[in-house]
Amino acid sequence: MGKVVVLDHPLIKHKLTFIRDKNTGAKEFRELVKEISMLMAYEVTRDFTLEEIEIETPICKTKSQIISGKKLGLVPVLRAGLGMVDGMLNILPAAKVGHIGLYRDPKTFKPVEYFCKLPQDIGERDLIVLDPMLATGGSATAAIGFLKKRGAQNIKLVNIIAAPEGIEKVKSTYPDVDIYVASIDEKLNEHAYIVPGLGDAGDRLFGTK
Ligand SMILES: O=P(O)(O)OC[C@H]1O[C@H](OP(=O)(O)OP(=O)(O)O)[C@H](O)[C@@H]1O
Ligand SMILES: O=c1cc[nH]c(=O)[nH]1
Ligand SMILES: [Mg+2]
Repeated sequence: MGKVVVLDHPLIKHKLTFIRDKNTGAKEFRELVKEISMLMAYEVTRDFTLEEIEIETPICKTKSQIISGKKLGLVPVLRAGLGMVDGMLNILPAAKVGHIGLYRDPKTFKPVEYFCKLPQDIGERDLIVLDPMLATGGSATAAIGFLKKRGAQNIKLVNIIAAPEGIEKVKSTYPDVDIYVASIDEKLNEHAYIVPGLGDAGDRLFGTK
């Protein structure tokens, strides 16, 4: 069974407050989403395995550890997921990046696909799906479904804010996927927006509202 990990570190909580605040402008919002993503990368990579190699310090030879050759893929869900890519790449610079374009139909709340470009060897990579918001879970399950159809086996989902409904949907549809979130909020409203949430993450990142 996949796990649900809530990253409640004080630094993350502090930065969350400011991305929730409606008076935070796009520049600061983007910087904070990037910083939160970097901090989340720390925990998302906790189960990475290490191997020992021999190196030489200026003083002597010694054994030391490095992360065993892991092929990684970051998969932002457009548009809002783009805001998390740079922060993750700062920590995981060798990862390849695939893009899945989805928008949520405002009436049905169902995800509509408009773009998909993934690394060719997607089936050999451990994948980290990025999207700041997990609301009904429609977009996340659609994105995970695309990846699985193309052979992906090891998928983690990273969201900054999640609604309980979205977590349940991902858990019940893909029980093997680990979910990492900075906050599980209270509920969805009648427009399927997360309460209290932060509004529309894509619009706030790109200034489209
Ligand atoms: O869990 P769900 O109910 O599917 O909602 C979450 C999705 O909604 C938002 O994207 P949106 O459709 O606003 O597209 P955008 O990123 O282009 O703004 C968000 O970034 C998720 O992808
Ligand atoms: O609260 C929400 C729900 C879906 N998408 C967002 O950007 N915010
Ligand atoms: Mg949006």
